[in-house]
Amino acid sequence: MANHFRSSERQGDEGAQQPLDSQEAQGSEVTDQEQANFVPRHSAQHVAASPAPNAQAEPEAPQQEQPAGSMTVANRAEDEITSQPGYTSVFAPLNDAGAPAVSRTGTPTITLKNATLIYPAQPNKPALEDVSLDIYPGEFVFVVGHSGSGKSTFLKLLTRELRATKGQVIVAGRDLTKLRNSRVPYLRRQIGTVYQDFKLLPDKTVYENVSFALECIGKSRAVIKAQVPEVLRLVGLAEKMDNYPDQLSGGEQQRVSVARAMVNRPPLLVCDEPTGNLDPAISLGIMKLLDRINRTGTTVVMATHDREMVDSMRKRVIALEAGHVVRDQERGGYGYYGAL
Ligand SMILES: Nc1ncnc2c1ncn2[C@@H]1O[C@H](COP(=O)(O)OP(=O)(O)OP(=O)(O)O)[C@@H](O)[C@H]1O
Repeated sequence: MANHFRSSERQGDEGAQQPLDSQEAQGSEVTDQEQANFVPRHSAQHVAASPAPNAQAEPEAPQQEQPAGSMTVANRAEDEITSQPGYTSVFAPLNDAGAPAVSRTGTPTITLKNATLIYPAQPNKPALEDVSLDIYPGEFVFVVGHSGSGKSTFLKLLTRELRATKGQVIVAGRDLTKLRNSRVPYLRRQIGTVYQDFKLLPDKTVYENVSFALECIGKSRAVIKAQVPEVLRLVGLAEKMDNYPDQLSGGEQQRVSVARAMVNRPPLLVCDEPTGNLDPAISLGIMKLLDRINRTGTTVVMATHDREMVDSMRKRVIALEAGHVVRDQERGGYGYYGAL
């Protein structure tokens, strides 16, 4: 069954509810200019103005993000650090107006056109088949469905862990089916990822786990020194930056992984079951954090089985069934998709 859910065709509130890179495509490098198009529009220097949340408390979603213009400089030393080239406050709104950019005009962050993914081990059963959809800058999208319906496969197409067998996957204007393998690291710099199993480096402290993400993309020590404590304050872990992952609770470890995913302010966050291993109260803290990040303009795409969370947040819901989109709903609920 073909699925063609353009944004204009999505259901409203009342609605029902490779294989790893096998070929090196030509002519699809991400140029510096193209990369510049992909980085946050609000890329000038910013200084954290929001009050840091209590270090031990679960971070609270603020009612409203501070407009960039209201930010203040704490002191001269901090000013020197934060005015370094390449410094971007994690509190800085990605969109110019400081409001969520969910108008769904302009270029989508993500477009799938008749995308199909067939694993070699299951040649007669596509994990995703003929999926077409658009996700616009600033959207928060839940991807739901039974176990095995294709959620993780969908997310892996976005990060180019998998290359679509047929059709197109376009992320920030780049056709990932043609993107050279050598350019994939540049794509990944623009996508924060959060997984159910955290994927923290066990022999690095909380601080080092987060700073490593910035070191890998060549940020200066001064920028790292400014940005890492800031993001750790945001996730409520300022007091634990010298701890190792095995000295943290599951919720704390996931907050480190969220901090790592967002520390360089990627315009897109891809989350695969980020609360899957956490109890409900801790999950709520993580979701508030992700919601807060989304309010600054970051596009969030999240696969989840968390019915309660999806029902309470009333975001866009894309439901998959056997590799097909069976529902694409504004401010939707979880629907009848259980964790089977
Ligand atoms: N590496 C692989 N090789 C062959 N088949 C695979 C592979 N990975 C996933 N599949 C199959 O592809 C289909 C979709 O799997 P996927 O992991 O995307 O589902 P999911 O919705 O994320 O499931 P879950 O909720 O359990 O994580 C399933 O039928 C699965 O068995």
